Amino acid sequence: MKEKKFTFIGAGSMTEAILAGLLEKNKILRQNITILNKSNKIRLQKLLQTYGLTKPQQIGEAIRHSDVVVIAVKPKDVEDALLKWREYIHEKQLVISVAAGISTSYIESLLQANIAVIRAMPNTSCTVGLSATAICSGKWSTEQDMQLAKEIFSAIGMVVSVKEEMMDAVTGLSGSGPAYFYYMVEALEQAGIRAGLQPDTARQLTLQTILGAAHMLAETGKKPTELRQEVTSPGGTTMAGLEVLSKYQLDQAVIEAVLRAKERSQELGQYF
Ligand SMILES: NC(=O)C1=CN([C@@H]2O[C@H](COP(=O)(O)OP(=O)(O)OC[C@H]3O[C@@H](n4cnc5c(N)ncnc54)[C@H](OP(=O)(O)O)[C@@H]3O)[C@@H](O)[C@H]2O)C=CC1
Ligand SMILES: O=C(O)[C@@H]1CCC=N1
Repeated sequence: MKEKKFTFIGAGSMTEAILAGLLEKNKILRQNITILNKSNKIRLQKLLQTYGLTKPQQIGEAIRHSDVVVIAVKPKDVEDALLKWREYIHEKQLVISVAAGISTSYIESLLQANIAVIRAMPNTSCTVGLSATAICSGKWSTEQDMQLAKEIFSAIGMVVSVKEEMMDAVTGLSGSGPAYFYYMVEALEQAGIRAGLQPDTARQLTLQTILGAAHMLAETGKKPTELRQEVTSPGGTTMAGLEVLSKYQLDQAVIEAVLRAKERSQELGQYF
């Protein structure tokens, strides 16, 4: 994989997350990376500068010589981007799309040739090598292509293969998932401050609490319910806090949020 040439179409958050993760893990060579966007020169320059990359003289030729083309533009921009660059994309390449809601068949139809397409749904934790990524195969992608996609995403987190009809559910859960936890952390920090702590102290305690809870889940083999019960002394503080969360139906809110995000992923893809 290390010798493979990559083009990223799109220079936004997701390209940066994947790129930062792959470079940090030394899985990709700077001279083998091309990044392009639509119009934001300042953003592109910043990205190139931050990661020590150069802009090719001929973008089309750089795409043509890539082994992997990653599509990381907003779902509504996939068509424009592919219509502009498809003449440089060919059957010896693998196209990986991370666009929410956009089917492999739609991308295949835009490419107008039997090109291997894999749809992936990572999350921004790629940046630190901890993404939860799901991938699914398109019509023309082979087992070898899936292996390459697995290799790429397992370098920056864990990977599962799913059927394409599951990709919207994955998007609602783990694609959007980091934001749910950040939202919770924002609320916990505010709560700590309201309770009288210094902002820095509230942030440190919150961060270590979420980190510790994640490690407990990953390393003890215990179920979340059991771990929750271990914290909750009868008549104690946790019980008092959880009663408030239950009164506000936090569990229902979370379920509704994931289902709505899944539905939104379906909506984003419905015209394509
Ligand atoms: N952010 C996330 O957590 C995740 C995002 N995704 C998916 O990744 C994709 C990208 O998201 P994200 O990185 O957040 O989006 P951003 O808005 O951060 O970036 C989008 C990029 O696409 C570029 N772009 C737009 N139109 C074109 C075009 N016609 N040709 C080339 N480049 C173009 C933009 O360039 P310019 O600025 O010049 O317009 C910009 O660099 C989305 O489809 C999203 O669903 C998937 C998983 C997680
Ligand atoms: O919010 C979005 O649409 C993208 C897809 C998953 C995470 N971010």
